[in-house]
Amino acid sequence: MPVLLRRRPWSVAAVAVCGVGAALAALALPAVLGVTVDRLLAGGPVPWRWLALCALLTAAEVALDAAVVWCGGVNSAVLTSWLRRRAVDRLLSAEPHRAQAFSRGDLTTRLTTTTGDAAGAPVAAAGVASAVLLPVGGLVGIVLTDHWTALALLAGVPALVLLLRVFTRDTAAATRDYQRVQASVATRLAEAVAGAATVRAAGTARREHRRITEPLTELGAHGRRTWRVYGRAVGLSSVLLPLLTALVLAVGGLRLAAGAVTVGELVTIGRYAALVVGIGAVTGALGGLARGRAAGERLRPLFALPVPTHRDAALPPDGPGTLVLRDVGVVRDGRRLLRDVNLTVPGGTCLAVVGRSGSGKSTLAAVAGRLADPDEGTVALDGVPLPDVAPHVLRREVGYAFARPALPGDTVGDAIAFGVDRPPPEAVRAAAGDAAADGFVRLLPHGYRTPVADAPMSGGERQRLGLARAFVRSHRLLVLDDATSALDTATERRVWEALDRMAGHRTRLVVAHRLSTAARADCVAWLEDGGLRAVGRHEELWRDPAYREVFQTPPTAPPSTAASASPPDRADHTAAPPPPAGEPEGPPPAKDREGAR
Ligand SMILES: Nc1ncnc2c1ncn2[C@@H]1O[C@H](COP(=O)(O)OP(=O)(O)OP(=O)(O)O)[C@@H](O)[C@H]1O
Repeated sequence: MPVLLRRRPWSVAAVAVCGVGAALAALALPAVLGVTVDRLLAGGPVPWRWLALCALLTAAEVALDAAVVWCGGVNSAVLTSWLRRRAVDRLLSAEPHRAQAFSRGDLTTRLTTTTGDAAGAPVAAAGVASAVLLPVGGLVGIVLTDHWTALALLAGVPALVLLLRVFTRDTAAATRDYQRVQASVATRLAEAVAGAATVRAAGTARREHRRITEPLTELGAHGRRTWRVYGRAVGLSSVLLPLLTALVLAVGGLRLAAGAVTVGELVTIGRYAALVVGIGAVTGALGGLARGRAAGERLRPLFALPVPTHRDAALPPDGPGTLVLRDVGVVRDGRRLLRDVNLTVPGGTCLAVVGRSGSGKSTLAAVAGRLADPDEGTVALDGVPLPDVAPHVLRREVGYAFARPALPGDTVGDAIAFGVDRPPPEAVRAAAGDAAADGFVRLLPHGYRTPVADAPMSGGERQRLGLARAFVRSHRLLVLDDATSALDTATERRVWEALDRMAGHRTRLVVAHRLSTAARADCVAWLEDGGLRAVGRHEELWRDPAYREVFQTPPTAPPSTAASASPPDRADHTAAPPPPAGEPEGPPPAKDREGAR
């Protein structure tokens, strides 16, 4: 909350000042009203000045209350929007794997209702001052008017304070639990929508429906608990408050009969008593504050996401795109995903990263272009450590394509152009051509101007758009993380032809499970359990049955020939330069069922 208060101090101060002003007007009114009544009862000329003062105070209270509502509403809306923008910035600036720790549904709840509740906290806090001023001022007013009636009122104050304390504590707990369960419903719903095809294929729609709605019982319990807290407060106050008012008026009436107070003073006492016992404003403000604090707690993990720091170095202008990983290690949740990776990819060459599922290929691809930082070791591009490179330079010089690309932007053309700068339309079309996407995009109703939402696409077509986006800029390093997995063999070959045309001037790091990819690359990095088992040309590695098993091809040689497999070592593995023209040595292409050259 201090951050929010610092964000719009004047606006929050205006709410507090207007609130206090309205409370002061409300506190002055009973005294002025009392004098006016006494003057009217005394006969004589009509006390116009006092009547005018009553009208003025009433108008001031109404106007200032309206200002509180308007100013408070604007303040909360602006702070909500600021909080949401900041939370989204934080999420998108953090390493993707950290942001992915939050489920979509949970994030949706945190970024919508939770931010709204948190943003309301400063206004609620500003409102507490004026809400408390009314009963305290009312009590002081009664003390100043008549001590005995004040003593009668004071007898009930401890009960009022206890009521407020219990209300604040219970509201905070109930709100926190309600928000937590609400997020879990949203999470389950988002999962089911994302996996609708799986749910349908598995015939588990009914079970899924039960799973999504299961927390509703608990949600309902917390909702009822919140209403019980409010109900108890209202119930107790509706008994306590009239009793207290009646007590004060009874004592005041006795004091009037004894001639100790005037009729006007009794009116004043009655109005002040109403202010003292009218704790609705206090409970409302405290409730808002409690909700805001609970929401602030839920937002804390989002704002605690670490954001990688950058320096502002450039890359050498004519650098070939040499990628060097030194002693790279990655540990997540206490698990070692990469260890002692030493690898040099010469500029302009193509490195295939292969290995069994879960061996760490995507993790290696992520650290290669600084989507994630390694926990140990360094990664450098053309001699410059990646954390030193300015973010816009890094994103211009390193391109990525993924297995399941997101397609942001209004149109298909926008989705391809998406990036740090806007490439010209002819570059977009050329990149789409290289990614074998131009053909199907042209067949869309409005070609490249077709809205993405109006262009139903297969997994392979989406992948081709993702590849086009990676091809559209002249990155010196291109990382394809399983980005051709959904392409048919012929289409994949066309994409590879484009990748081959980049040889010598763009470095390519290609994560793949296909034999054809390994066979086409200049060099292969074979990962096993997060470590480099071997680095070499596919033809050399092929002699190792364990390597062949990575592609689930049965061994074709007796186990004794496996001696050529490199043991895990700490040596620097340098990817071999591109092979000379002609047929590579090694396994016969016939073994490659997927069309290796
Ligand atoms: N954020 C994370 N926290 C903990 N473990 C993780 C995290 N991300 C990935 N892993 C684990 O790290 C291992 C390597 O993951 P990675 O995605 O790099 O493998 P991969 O070789 O690309 O697998 P695949 O071929 O199936 O895509 C996996 O076992 C995965 O479960």
